[in-house]
Amino acid sequence: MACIEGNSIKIKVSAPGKLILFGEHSVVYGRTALAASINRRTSLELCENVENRITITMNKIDLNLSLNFSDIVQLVKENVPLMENNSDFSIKLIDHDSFTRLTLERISRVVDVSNLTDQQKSSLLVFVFLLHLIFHNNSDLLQPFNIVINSDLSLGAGTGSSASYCVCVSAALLHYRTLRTSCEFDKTNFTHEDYKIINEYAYAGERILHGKPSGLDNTICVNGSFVEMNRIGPKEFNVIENPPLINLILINSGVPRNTSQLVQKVAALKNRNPSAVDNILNAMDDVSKTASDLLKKIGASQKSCTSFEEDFQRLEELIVMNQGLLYSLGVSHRCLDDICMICNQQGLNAKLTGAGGGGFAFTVLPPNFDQGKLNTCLESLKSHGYHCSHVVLGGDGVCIDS
Ligand SMILES: Nc1ncnc2c1ncn2[C@@H]1O[C@H](COP(=O)(O)OP(=O)(O)OP(=O)(O)O)[C@@H](O)[C@H]1O
Ligand SMILES: C[C@@](O)(CCO)CC(=O)[O-]
Repeated sequence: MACIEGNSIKIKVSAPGKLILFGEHSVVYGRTALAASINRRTSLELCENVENRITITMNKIDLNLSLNFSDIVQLVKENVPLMENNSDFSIKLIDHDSFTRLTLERISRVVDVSNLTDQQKSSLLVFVFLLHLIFHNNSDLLQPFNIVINSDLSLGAGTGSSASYCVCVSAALLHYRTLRTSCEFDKTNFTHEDYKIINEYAYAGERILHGKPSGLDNTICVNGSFVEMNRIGPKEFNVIENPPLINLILINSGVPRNTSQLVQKVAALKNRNPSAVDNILNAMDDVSKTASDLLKKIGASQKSCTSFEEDFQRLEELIVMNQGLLYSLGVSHRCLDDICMICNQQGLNAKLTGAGGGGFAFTVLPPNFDQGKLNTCLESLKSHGYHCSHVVLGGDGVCIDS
């Protein structure tokens, strides 16, 4: 529930990161993917102030800005370019590329961007872009405020820090606008209708950071739980009922990489070898669909306490196949291959997650897995410089914390 201190609105929202179990990259081309939220979150606190300024603190990227409030109100009132022949204002009709360019120009009028890193500039651009869109027709509702953004997620490593960031900003600004218009101060949760709107705005933010993303990352960060996505299916995504309890270890290769460059790398490979790459993508689709059926079965059998060891073995087989297919698309990395090999030496199976090229891999622990072998595997990964951590899959999506 939002709180009011004096006459000032204060809200806090948070959104989880995500882990793609199957189908990264192929999902960009309309194939099936399976992902889950993880128990690491980004949070955003917004608190109105009386100082006539908007202050922005993004701790993960060392960004601290204090902007003149009237400059921002002026900026938000400026035109938003729409696609041809449309006069209605709606997020679906915005000419995204022109609006991104214009927003960048407008930002440089109110902030000295020459001192900012590219990363700070991109995150600020997303924030101002979303603020502009959300308050464009309601600029009189804006009041000076401070925002502070924190995150438990590693940036640029495959666990959806960018989507989690875009979801938080969209959710906080949309919720703030609602409070300024309808004073729903007793609202404690977002509705499914809110989820849909937050997702649309978050996707627009992700487009700035990622070019042409599939929308899987923001969808999972909004909805939480386990999500199966197939963009060309009748329904874009399904939240999986009876999600399985999976013991999963995240392994950080420590190799930095850039999601949009890796997506472009696959696009270039596909351009040069359309038929071969299509066959790889189709195989990935098959693997994801089979994995999705298996995960639903594992979830159900866990509940009824029947044996699921065999299903687990099949799941591991699919992990190995998916990693092989990603390797053939050129998005693995020497360190990711090394991680898979170290896990395999102890009877575990691993694959990269997210865009690849570095970042995280994961391995799942089969039921009753030998503790000694696990310890040996973790020691070996550590001695090669790979950091391991346990994550819980499938928690809450975006929510109002206070
Ligand atoms: N907490 C945050 N505060 C501000 N900006 C953030 C935050 N988290 C992410 N970002 C923005 O998102 C960018 C990271 O996006 P990128 O796609 O490279 O990584 P990722 O989302 O962690 O990986 P993947 O898309 O493979 O899951 C950062 O460079 C930054 O611009
Ligand atoms: C590589 C990719 O499939 C996942 C990035 O987390 C890109 C996307 O879905 O937009």
